[in-house]
Amino acid sequence: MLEVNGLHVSYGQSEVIHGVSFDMNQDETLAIMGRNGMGKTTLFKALIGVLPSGAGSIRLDGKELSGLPAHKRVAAGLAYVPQGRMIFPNLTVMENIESGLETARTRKVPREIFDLFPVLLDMRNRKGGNLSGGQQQQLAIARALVTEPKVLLLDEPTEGIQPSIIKEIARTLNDIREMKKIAILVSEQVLSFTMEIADRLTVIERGEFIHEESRATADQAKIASYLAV
Ligand SMILES: Nc1ncnc2c1ncn2[C@@H]1O[C@H](COP(=O)(O)OP(=O)(O)OP(=O)(O)O)[C@@H](O)[C@H]1O
Repeated sequence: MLEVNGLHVSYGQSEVIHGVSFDMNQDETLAIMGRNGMGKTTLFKALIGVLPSGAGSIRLDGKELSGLPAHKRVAAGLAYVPQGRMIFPNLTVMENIESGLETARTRKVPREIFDLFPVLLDMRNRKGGNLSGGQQQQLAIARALVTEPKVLLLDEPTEGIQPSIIKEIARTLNDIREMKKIAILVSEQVLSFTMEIADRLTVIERGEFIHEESRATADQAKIASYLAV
């Protein structure tokens, strides 16, 4: 359902993503693993449309998305949880979630959001900035989910999150997939996390995919060697 073909992304004259291709099925989780600076964030920004891409195509259920502005890609079914979460610290939890509704088909926060994240219901009147890192990550995921996406993109969701909470985020993503049957594309450096959620793991190095394995048969030592500095 998501098909990316020969995608190139540049900053000015400097090309950072050199013709990346991959496919995802509905209800599948794909992890893109790579060290700092290998191009994960650049790829995600180009997929959601906050950075323009050059040659190549991004198709969702056959519809070409490259060239469309970000809000049209969201309307088509992509949702994005950026690196660093980027929640609004001075808005309440509820206001943060509602900010995702601008491009949503409905005007009301779906009840199931609070089934997935009960802590956000308890904290709905608190300022986003007063939440812990893990709670802010839940909030950023909740905000993305209100648009009822077909594909959820998460850029390094475990960054700056303590290990016990990382396990919770893995559980949440597995619950989301179970409940919503959506595709989840995640960029990461933490292999133990992606081994809990991903069906396939692919390694990005200097803007190219260089290695792919399914979780069932993954050679973890090999993947870890690509992630070692
Ligand atoms: N605004 C920019 N202008 C020019 N080059 C950039 C810009 N942002 C990133 N780059 C370069 O693009 C390359 C890929 O960076 P990117 O942020 O996509 O990597 P990453 O894998 O997401 O790493 P990190 O985990 O550190 O964010 C790096 O060489 C980086 O220096």
